[in-house]
Amino acid sequence: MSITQEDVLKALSYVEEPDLGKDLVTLNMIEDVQIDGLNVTFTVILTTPACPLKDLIRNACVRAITTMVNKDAQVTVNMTSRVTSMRQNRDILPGVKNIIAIASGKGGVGKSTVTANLAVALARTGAKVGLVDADISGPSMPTMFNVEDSRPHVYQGPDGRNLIEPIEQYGIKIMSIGFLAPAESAIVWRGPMASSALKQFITEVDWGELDYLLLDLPPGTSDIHLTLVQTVPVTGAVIVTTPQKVALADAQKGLQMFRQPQINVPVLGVVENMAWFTPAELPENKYYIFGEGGGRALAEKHQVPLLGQIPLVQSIRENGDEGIPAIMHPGTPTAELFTLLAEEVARQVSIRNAVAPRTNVVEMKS
Ligand SMILES: Nc1ncnc2c1ncn2[C@@H]1O[C@H](COP(=O)(O)OP(=O)(O)OP(=O)(O)O)[C@@H](O)[C@H]1O
Repeated sequence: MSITQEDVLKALSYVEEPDLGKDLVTLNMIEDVQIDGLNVTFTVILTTPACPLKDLIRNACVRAITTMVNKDAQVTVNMTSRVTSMRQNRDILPGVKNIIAIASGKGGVGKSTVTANLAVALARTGAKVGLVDADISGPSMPTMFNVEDSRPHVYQGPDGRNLIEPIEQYGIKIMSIGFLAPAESAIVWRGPMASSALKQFITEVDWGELDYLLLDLPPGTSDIHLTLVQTVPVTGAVIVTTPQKVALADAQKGLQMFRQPQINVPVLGVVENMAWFTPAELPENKYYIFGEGGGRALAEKHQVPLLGQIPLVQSIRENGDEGIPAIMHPGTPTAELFTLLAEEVARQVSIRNAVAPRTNVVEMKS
């Protein structure tokens, strides 16, 4: 009996996407089914570019067809990806699928370092990535991306509005408050001026099509954070902390801020930076100078994933100062850890998009 498209889709409706807890057909992940005798070919559209479950899903698909449709079927599974989005209102940032806020409670825990490396790591998986340096207390992206002297070009868009062209470096579209007020200038961004500058360079930038727009927030919990959630629909927040007690207490405040009922931004997880110290000459050695397991404990307490652990390594600091993020030195243990972190963040975004409600900007009620 000849194989039909219906047989194939029926069999694939028994294959579950393990992270998303639904089958591939319900999730619209199957496209382009072609049948030629016993040859069955189809495409699985993964929801993250570097899906760690790729092989597992492929094997499950082949098994489903050979056990439920025809044991002699020759199955070819093509795999591609399309990052999902749950954004509802596309009036602002219409081409941006997911907006991820990176926050920390305490300053200096490495939030910007983690954000810069995460951006490049996501782009290396094939995603289109933008980055907003909203850290008005000390914008560091121009240095970390070696674009300190760049100034964004402003031009008139088709509707007559001014549009800012982001600076592009290492495949990332970047806007930093540092491009407007260089680090050494006397301008101190505060209150309403900071908020309106922030709004402007998130919404008036020509971001084009992006899978992920990362927002590097200032440390702490301030009006800027409120402005942000009132301006853009944030898909989820990533909390960066170091393992010591004082940092964890502040990180917890940051995490709880996103969870307040009037803000209600899902927390994608926690990144533990400076999780241990590793000297360059003894890469196997781990010294837990800030304590051990603090990030995991915070994640467990608030029932969110621990997205990754990044050690304190001298080269991470050096690479940041040089303007070439550590992830750009392939084959190093550090680059590997940032790659795993990016995969985990992308995975949590796709889970969030499959299970959580749509994102709207927050309307604050006084
Ligand atoms: N894992 C790491 N290993 C070594 N140095 C690091 C690491 N993470 C961050 N650093 C260094 O620590 C310093 C502070 O990092 P960074 O500027 O990223 O922190 P931050 O949390 O963004 O600070 P801010 O308070 O300005 O928001 C930088 O010099 C950076 O290079």
